[in-house]
Amino acid sequence: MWKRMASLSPLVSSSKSTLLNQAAYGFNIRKSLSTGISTPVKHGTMLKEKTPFITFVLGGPGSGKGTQCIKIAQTFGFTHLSAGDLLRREILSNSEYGTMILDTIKEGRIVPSEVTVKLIKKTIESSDNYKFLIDGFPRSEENRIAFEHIIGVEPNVVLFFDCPEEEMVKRVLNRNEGRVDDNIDTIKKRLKVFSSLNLPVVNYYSKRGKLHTINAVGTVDEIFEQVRAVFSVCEAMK
Ligand SMILES: Nc1ncnc2c1ncn2[C@@H]1O[C@H](COP(=O)(O)OP(=O)(O)OP(=O)(O)O)[C@@H](O)[C@H]1O
Ligand SMILES: Nc1ccn([C@@H]2O[C@H](COP(=O)(O)O)[C@@H](O)[C@H]2O)c(=O)n1
Ligand SMILES: [Mg+2]
Repeated sequence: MWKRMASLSPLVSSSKSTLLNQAAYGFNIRKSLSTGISTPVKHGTMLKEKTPFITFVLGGPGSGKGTQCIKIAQTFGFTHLSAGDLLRREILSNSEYGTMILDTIKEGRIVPSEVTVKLIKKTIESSDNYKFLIDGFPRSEENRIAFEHIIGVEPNVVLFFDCPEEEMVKRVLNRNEGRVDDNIDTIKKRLKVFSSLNLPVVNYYSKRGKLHTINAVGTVDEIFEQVRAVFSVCEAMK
């Protein structure tokens, strides 16, 4: 929490980042960020001592990735990194990439992998945890390959929240967090990107036997029971 509030402080002093931030979030900045990194981040050496346990969390817009990640992190002690939240935070931080990221998110397109992977790497390196849930990543084959090259590891588990388009659209339009991409035009674009760029990644991990498909229709608790079953059998995490 300390780190999260600290990262918001440039908002107060920079009119550029304030404008970008307002454009990205509307009036609900802190609420949107609440699905960000759920474990306090400290400088640590855990990664050097213990092999990281990486879970990629995939699914279309509004399929419930963030909602379930919060529960997984609480129940199984993961650090939750949402790629989308890292990018939105980058917009707030007066980064040289802020405008580009905002425009890309508004259009529902994918930010260049190097930018996203560097943000993920920085967060992993600054954590003393070794179990990471990487939510909304990889969104494309380019994302996946960049992660393998830059981070140098493959995921242990890949979750895929499988949800009908109609349900995803309904959830996103009801989300009410002031996100700049929660409107029908951007959702349509995001759904196209999901089919053309995200699904090949889902298929890739399916072929490699790493994919766990979760039926994302039902109550949050019903869906979490399916997720729990996946992690309960992961002896390596204990
Ligand atoms: N099982 C569920 N039933 C009904 N609503 C849900 C369910 N799970 C999540 N939601 C709601 O749907 C909306 C989208 O959920 P969430 O933000 O977790 O999706 P997401 O996959 O992270 O989406 P995005 O990719 O756009 O970030 C939220 O308002 C959330 O409260
Ligand atoms: N790997 C990623 C993840 C996200 N984006 C961009 O952020 C938008 C919002 O992502 P959510 O996971 O919070 O829905 C997404 O539509 C992309 O524009 C990305 O580029 N790469
Ligand atoms: Mg999300």
